[in-house]
Amino acid sequence: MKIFVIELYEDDPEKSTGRKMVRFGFAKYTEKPRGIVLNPLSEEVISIDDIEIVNKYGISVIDSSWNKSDAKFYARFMSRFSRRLPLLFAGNPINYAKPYKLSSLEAISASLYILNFVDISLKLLSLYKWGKTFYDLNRELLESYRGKHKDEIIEIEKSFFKEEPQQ
Ligand SMILES: C[S@@+](CC[C@H](N)C(=O)[O-])C[C@H]1O[C@@H](n2cnc3c(N)ncnc32)[C@H](O)[C@@H]1O
Repeated sequence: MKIFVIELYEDDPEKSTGRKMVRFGFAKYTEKPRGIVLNPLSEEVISIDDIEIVNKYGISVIDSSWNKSDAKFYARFMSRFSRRLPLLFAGNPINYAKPYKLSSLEAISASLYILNFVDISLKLLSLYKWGKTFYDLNRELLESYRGKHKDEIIEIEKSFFKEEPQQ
């Protein structure tokens, strides 16, 4: 599994989950984006349809600070290989329970889960105590997205937001 971290050196090095993935041998640094690039502003959602690209070229995360990552910043990384994650909630203490605002490690772990690489996804989460919190918060969603095509994932996401009918 080729996991790449585009490291922007913007956050406290002790707290960067991207750097930790590299330190523990799960990922390598890269200067240029490789394979599928996780970009929260992409219009396209990651799905099993991306498996061939990930197997061949890998997956990259942009390890920047959320405070400095605005639309202009993410536009620099936009390409036909950019993908967003479907609805998931952060389990890390900094953005706990916020939708879509995941740490680098959560973003990679969730992507691998969706692509059916469950073992490595869970191994990554085990690097942090809050990894279990992320999994517990998102277990059902992750399981529902796992191995699904893009249009199916969009439907699952939409159904989450549909209002319950009035009694
Ligand atoms: C903004 S950085 C913050 C990293 C944080 N400082 C850390 O140590 O983990 C998080 C990165 O994870 C990926 N990511 C997070 N949430 C995402 C989402 N909803 N869709 C796509 N990528 C996402 C993006 O590459 C994003 O730049």
